[in-house]
Order: sequence, then structure tokens, then C-alpha cells
Amino acid sequence: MTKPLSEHYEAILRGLGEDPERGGLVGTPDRAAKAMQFLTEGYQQDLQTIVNGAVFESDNDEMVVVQNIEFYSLCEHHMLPFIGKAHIAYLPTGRVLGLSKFARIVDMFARRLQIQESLTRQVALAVEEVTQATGVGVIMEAKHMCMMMRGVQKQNSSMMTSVMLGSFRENQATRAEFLNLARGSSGFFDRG
Ligand SMILES: Nc1nc2c(ncn2[C@@H]2O[C@H](COP(=O)(O)OP(=O)(O)OP(=O)(O)O)[C@@H](O)[C@H]2O)c(=O)[nH]1
Ligand SMILES: [Zn+2]
Repeated sequence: MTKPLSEHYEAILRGLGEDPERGGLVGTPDRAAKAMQFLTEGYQQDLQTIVNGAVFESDNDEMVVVQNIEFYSLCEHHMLPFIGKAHIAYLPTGRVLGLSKFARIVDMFARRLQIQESLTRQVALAVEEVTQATGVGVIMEAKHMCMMMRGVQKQNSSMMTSVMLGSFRENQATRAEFLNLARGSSGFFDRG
């Protein structure tokens, strides 16, 4: 039987030379464990449950784009946050997905230990699975605390990842339409 997470946090406090009994730290192991469990709650979720059947018949076969979905994830190398935004696009084939579900899918995969490349691919594959779309595109841009607060300490760099599936991969015009829409969205490609 593994120890509860809070006991590990107490050991971390001792490892840092802290006294877990001192006033300010009473309750910290429990709080830290609860926070970490929330930040990784995606491990307890699955696609069918979060989509909850919200796939609707529609004769729309034009591109749908959902922009600027913010996410908070933890890099699997340092367990430090990376924070960013996702754009998701797809070409429906007779069925569309409930709008909020795109954000739920992003959160389900973001709230696990990740690298941005895998997160982007997992979101794209999940959207493809639930919509059966002929094409799916996902772009993510994020800032990684492990590069800002420590290590190389670069404050202005961000990482951009994209995954194009089906017609978004094969058809240049479809891909260009998505990239144009994404570029026009407020703040997403902000620099500085
Ligand atoms: N490709 C990719 N790399 C990431 C991501 N998050 C963190 N990393 C990188 O993972 C790498 C781990 O490198 P290591 O050399 O093992 O670790 P480190 O000594 O802490 O590396 P530095 O960050 O360079 O100090 C670093 O280059 C991080 O920038 C991510 O989402 N994608
Ligand atoms: Zn990292």
C-alpha cells in the first residue's frame, strides 16, 4: 500500500530543510496533495464520460474552429507548469461536438504530466475519435516555467506545436484556412 500523497509532501518539506510543524506549514502537505491531485485529475477521466453524448447531428460540413482555449499543464520532466492556449479545428461529417467539450478534452489531457507535443497530439486524436471528422487540426502555444523560473531562464520564448490529421494534413487550402483563422484570433500569436 502506497503512502498518501500528503506524507510525501511532508517528506519533501523535511528534505528542503523546513520544519513541517511550524505554524505556516501546518496543513501544507494536505493542501499541496489536494492541489496536485486537482492538477492531475485528467488521469481519473476518460473521453466518453467527459463528452457525455454531446455529439449532435448537423448537415454543416464547413470548418469549425474553437479558439483560445487556455490550459494549465505540468511538464513531465520537472513537474513545473506550462501554460498556454489551444486552437482546435475540424471538418464535420454529419455530426458536431458540443462546444464546451473541446475545452473539457483539452483539460483532460492537460491535467496530466505531459510534454506539449504529446498533449497536442492526444487532443487531436480525441477530437477525431469523437467527431469522426475528415480532418482535425490543433495548434498550441505555451510558456514553460521550467524554462522561465530555472534552467535557461528565458522569459519571452514560447513553444508552438501543431498536429494536422486527415484533410488538414493532405489539403494545403484547408490547413491554410485554419492557420489564417488562428492567426486572426485575439492575442494568440502575441509576442513580447
Ligand atoms: N520537447 C519538449 N521538451 C520539454 C517540454 N517541457 C520541458 N522540456 C524540456 O525537457 C528537457 C529536459 O532536459 P534535461 O537536460 O534532462 O533536464 P535539465 O538539466 O533540467 O535541462 P535544462 O532545462 O536545460 O536545465 C529540457 O530541455 C526542457 O526544456 C515539452 O513540453 N516538450
Ligand atoms: Zn520542464
